[in-house]
Amino acid sequence: MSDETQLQALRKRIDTIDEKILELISERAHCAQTVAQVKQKALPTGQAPVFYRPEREAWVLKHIMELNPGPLDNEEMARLFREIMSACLALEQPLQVAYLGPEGTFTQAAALKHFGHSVISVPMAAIDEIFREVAAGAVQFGVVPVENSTEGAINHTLDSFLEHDMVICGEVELRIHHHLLVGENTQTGKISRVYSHAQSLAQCRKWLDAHYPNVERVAVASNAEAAKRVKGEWNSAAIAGDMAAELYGLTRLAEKIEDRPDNSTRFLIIGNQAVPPTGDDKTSIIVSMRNKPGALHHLLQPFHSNGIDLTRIETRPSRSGKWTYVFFIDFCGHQSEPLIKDVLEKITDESVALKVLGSYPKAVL
Ligand SMILES: O=C(O)C(=O)C[C@]1(C(=O)O)C=C[C@@H](O)C=C1
Repeated sequence: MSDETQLQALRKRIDTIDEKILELISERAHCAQTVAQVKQKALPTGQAPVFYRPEREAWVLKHIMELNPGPLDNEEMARLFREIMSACLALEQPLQVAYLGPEGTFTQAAALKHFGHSVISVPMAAIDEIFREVAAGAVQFGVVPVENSTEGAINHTLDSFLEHDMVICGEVELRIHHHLLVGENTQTGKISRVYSHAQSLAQCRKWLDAHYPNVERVAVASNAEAAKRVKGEWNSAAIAGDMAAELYGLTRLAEKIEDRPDNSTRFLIIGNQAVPPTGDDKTSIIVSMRNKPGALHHLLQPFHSNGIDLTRIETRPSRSGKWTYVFFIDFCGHQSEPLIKDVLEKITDESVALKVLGSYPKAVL
């Protein structure tokens, strides 16, 4: 058989497979529409149905990864199903998700990674605005950055949790790659200014010291904003990611310039909806302690003695008194599990105040 005949035969096979996939995706979408009707029917009048089910989505993605026979790797396969589910959910209810804008930020990339591309993503100018929009019910969910593997906690986000009553219903981790971007009018030999978000400038500090030691570093509200500014200037560059580069049509003068190759940011999904357990969950709490010797030890002791895995602990000034602090703690387990309930009771006895921010499935992708 000639190469051309073989190619034609293979393409015919692919066409037949695509037709089957199309039929099955449509069947799945019909199923999701019926699920929506059942959810609506099952409720007493006046109560709004809950269409988005993070615990179910986490299960579906894990199940697919377990069954995946290859040759596509698990992440790739899960991403495809992520998009199918996103489209099915949009048929049930189009979701609005607020993120730290403008368009092209890593927070938008995180929102799309978590919810898929069928959600309506709504840019906000500040982290606090995301909290307010979700609290007001203007959008169903918000996505906020909470920690970066190179630079640590995002304090604006932590402080916003002190001011708003919000439920954390998910987490998503994003590998952050920064590029040095220039516009078509930039004279690359004459760059005298680099724009980026303060966190991104910090994540590329060593690279800038080595390659552009005398260039002014200007912190702006986001790296998408940095990309936007560079478009109209001839002597400046921006540090930003792929989405911003594509959105503003910039060229990558240098790629992956972050100081640490494993540079990642963790984002939280905030909403008003408590999430049932999946068996592989995390819980986030805020605790304020009496200012006495051994307070932190007393706080951590119940986790240690019950073998609970702490994944993060962060301290912030409480804002309610000088030199008083609150602890943000993330740990493995769901607040509905007896062991976790027990630990939370013990901590309540030791603390001035304890607020459970939410239990949610561990990031799958
Ligand atoms: O299982 C459900 O509750 C559905 O609504 C279906 C479905 C899906 O497409 O699989 C869609 C949206 C939910 O967030 C979870 C899953």
